[in-house]
Amino acid sequence: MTILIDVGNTAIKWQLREAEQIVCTDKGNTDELLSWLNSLADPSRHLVAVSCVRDDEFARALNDSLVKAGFEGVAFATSARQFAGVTNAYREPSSLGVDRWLAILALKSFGHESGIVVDIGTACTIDVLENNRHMGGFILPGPKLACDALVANTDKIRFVSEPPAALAPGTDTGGCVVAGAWLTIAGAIREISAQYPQAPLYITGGAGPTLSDLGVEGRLAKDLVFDGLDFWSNGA
Ligand SMILES: Nc1ncnc2c1ncn2[C@@H]1O[C@H](COP(=O)(O)OP(=O)(O)OP(=O)(O)O)[C@@H](O)[C@H]1O
Ligand SMILES: CC(C)(CO)[C@@H](O)C(=O)NCCC(=O)O
Ligand SMILES: [K+]
Repeated sequence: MTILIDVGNTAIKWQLREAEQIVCTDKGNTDELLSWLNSLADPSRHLVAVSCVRDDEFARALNDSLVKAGFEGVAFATSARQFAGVTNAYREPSSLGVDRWLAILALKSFGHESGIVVDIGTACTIDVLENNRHMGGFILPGPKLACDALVANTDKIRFVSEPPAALAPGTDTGGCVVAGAWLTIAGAIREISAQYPQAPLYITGGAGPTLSDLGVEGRLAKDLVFDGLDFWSNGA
């Protein structure tokens, strides 16, 4: 069986797959991941593939914990110049966030040679694949981060409870900030998809369902990073 681990900036997600079937999936912090890993019998028979966007120190510590827990085949995915016929737009391919690279590879694994990936979590990334070429992408603050940045850098942008996600004009401070954050993202997606009208657009990440509820059109994918990681770990 394959253990897939997606270390994001806020949460860690993990999944156990057997022959493409998801056996279990969960999210939490490092301790919760480690206690789940330690609950698995016979660790050496599992392959482990990791997508990690945190720093090298975190990755090293996670690798050490995995080895200590008895896992043998541990592989950390990296962004490469090319994989499975898909080329990376970055001049320095390894500096493209590995979660972005894996989400693009997920499209390839679904049989697409072109497409747009929106991954909305702590940050919101939008990446374009055209004829097996990653054309590059966009990094925006995620909705919560955008709101937090406004509060942190002003005196009077303050609200007690965060209003629900919306795209309509706000009528109080909180409503304006929240609508501004979501409209920035929804508008960017609309603008980019208008430039690539033929490309299927996928939405993934923790805030993906909210974006979809707001009427942003796209195929909602539960976790493209896992699909890409599974594809990557099978060597394409
Ligand atoms: N239902 C939701 N509606 C709005 N925002 C959400 C929702 N669920 C999660 N989020 C936001 O998404 C972020 C979490 O996203 P995700 O679950 O993809 O994890 P993450 O680790 O932050 O992702 P990343 O891989 O981008 O670091 C948090 O900032 C949270 O505020
Ligand atoms: C942009 C994030 C934070 C999104 O999770 C991640 O992909 C990352 O840390 N990327 C490195 C910078 C880059 O992609 O150019
Ligand atoms: K992610």
